[in-house]
Amino acid sequence: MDDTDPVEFPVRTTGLTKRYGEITAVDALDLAVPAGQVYGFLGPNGAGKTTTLRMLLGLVRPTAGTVRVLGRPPGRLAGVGALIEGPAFYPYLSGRDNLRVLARYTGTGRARIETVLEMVDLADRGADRYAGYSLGMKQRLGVAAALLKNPRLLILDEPTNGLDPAGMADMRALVRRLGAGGCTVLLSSHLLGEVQQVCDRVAVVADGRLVAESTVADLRGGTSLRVSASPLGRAVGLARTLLGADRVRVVDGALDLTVEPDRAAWINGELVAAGVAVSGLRPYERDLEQVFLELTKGEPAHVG
Ligand SMILES: Nc1ncnc2c1ncn2[C@@H]1O[C@H](COP(=O)(O)OP(=O)(O)OP(=O)(O)O)[C@@H](O)[C@H]1O
Repeated sequence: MDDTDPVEFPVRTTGLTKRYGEITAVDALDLAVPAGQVYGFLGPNGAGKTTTLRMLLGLVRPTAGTVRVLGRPPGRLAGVGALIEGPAFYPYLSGRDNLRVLARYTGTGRARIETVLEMVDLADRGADRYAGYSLGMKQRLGVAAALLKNPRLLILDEPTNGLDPAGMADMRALVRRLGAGGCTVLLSSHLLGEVQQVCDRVAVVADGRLVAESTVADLRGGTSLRVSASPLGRAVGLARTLLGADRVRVVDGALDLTVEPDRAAWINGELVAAGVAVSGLRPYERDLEQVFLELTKGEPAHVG
């Protein structure tokens, strides 16, 4: 695949860097967001997510590096919708009238307003005042506004921030629907559980740097085998010979082997034949939160 092709990769950054005095908020970031996916941009608070998204939208000027959004330099926003920081609406106007005000600026027809209200599940509350909306409804109206121009790329900065569990679930469902409809969605979050539930791929950032980029399943690293064996030293040596050193770790006094679970009987047979007593052997799924903690070096992770 050609990752410079704007059709296949609507967002592409190379060496993207932003410094604020001594602080390097974003550090030589290379991103390629594939078309038609819900792409998670995951990292702890202060990792540089908002700064990156603001650079994509032309709101912050990079110190170094390049940005291409739909093949163009940032700031040319045709085809791009965004919800970054809280949406600004008139409190005493209805949701629908707020969208009408915005539609006037963008030359969007009335029919589209009804379509986006439907899309964000606010059609039956469109006549109500914005001030009376729940936080979740306000956020969804923000997404509706971002969808007015029927964008090919939607950029959402922490769309579930501050929402209660029901509001979060509604927003996740909305993002999934948008992804299923073919829109490319780039979504930032510090909530691992959220990204895990809605995203196809994920980029993990810490201290402004990209520390991982993969599918959620690959990030987890598949399953491994946990083997309780004695004497442990001999078991480790044999396992290394059989599998290679990089597939063998010792965790909590047990062997942690990176192998498919269906090799369990073979491993067991080899260990026993070599005089190692095996007292336990079970498949073990790596905890994504643990992976996130390792990648971001101990920053607290939240499973939302
Ligand atoms: N305008 C600014 N001036 C100075 N420093 C800034 C500015 N904007 C961001 N920073 C710093 O850059 C770093 C990255 O901030 P950024 O807001 O991009 O992170 P984030 O991952 O979006 O975190 P959060 O989820 O808390 O918003 C932080 O150390 C922040 O203090």
